[in-house]
Amino acid sequence: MSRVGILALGPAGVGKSTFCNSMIAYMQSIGRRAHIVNLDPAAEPTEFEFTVDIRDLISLQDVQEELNLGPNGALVYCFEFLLNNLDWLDEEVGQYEDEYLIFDCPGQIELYNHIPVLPTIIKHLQLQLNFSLCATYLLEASFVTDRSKFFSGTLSAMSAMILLELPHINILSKCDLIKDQVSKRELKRFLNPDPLLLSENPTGGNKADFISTNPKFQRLNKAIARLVDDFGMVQFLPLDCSDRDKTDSIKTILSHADDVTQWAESQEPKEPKEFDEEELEELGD
Ligand SMILES: Nc1nc2c(ncn2[C@@H]2O[C@H](COP(=O)(O)OP(=O)(O)OP(=O)(O)O)[C@@H](O)[C@H]2O)c(=O)[nH]1
Repeated sequence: MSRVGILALGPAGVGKSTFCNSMIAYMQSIGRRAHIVNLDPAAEPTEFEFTVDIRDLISLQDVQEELNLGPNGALVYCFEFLLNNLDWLDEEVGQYEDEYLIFDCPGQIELYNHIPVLPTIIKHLQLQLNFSLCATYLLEASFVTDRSKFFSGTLSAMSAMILLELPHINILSKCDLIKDQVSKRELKRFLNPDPLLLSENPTGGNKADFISTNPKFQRLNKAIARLVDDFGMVQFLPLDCSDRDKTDSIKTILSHADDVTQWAESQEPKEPKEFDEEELEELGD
């Protein structure tokens, strides 16, 4: 193994830092050397210390105070500053050979969807520092068991996938919050769904569901469902970080990350793995 990095991406509060901590705890328990690289200039302290921390270069609070900028403007400034000082990143992460680095990224998804900040950093890590990278994109399970939210979340994941051009693992976080049997059954369908479920008529007739909207939207939704299906990316892995002893979901995600980073290294395309049926069954119980 050379340098391997996993990026934790997704909207604010979805559980990225908790996921990074659970990954580190698990990796350490199996004897892998792994570290967290914090790329969020507004990060709060977490359980595991950051080995590399963008706040040693620049912090959101300093920028806001000194330049009198709002939080979003300050965040963009911080990343532009990082891009102008990539030698700092080289020095900080360059020394980690044969180790896993987990990059905890900010929750402002415009940084990877609209502004080419993360794509530039990723190219730098790959080309200058010889990193084999994969992206994990987290969406909260309780939000996406609703069809329209699932659609919207899948498209945001897809947008990150297209822009970052990395092997990509989609994750439904906080699965422990899905408690009742009906929601668990729904979740099962959304982990490895037939995209056409997005255009079927849901039982229960939720008024907020897109199916009850204008027929033009239904046609649009069906077209997008087909597009999503063609990309073959409508597959999510479940994640539960509520209890450190429950390592099954972390193990599965790490095994996928291992697969795809090796794929990235060898440049040989691999068929996407089918989701483990046993795990689906367990979730439904
Ligand atoms: N029940 C439950 N709560 C979780 C889980 N993962 C994270 N949380 C909680 O969700 C909240 C947000 O988690 P974070 O890890 O800070 O989320 P984040 O995506 O890093 O947040 P930002 O950095 O602000 O974008 C915290 O209160 C966590 O304790 C989980 O698997 N289950």
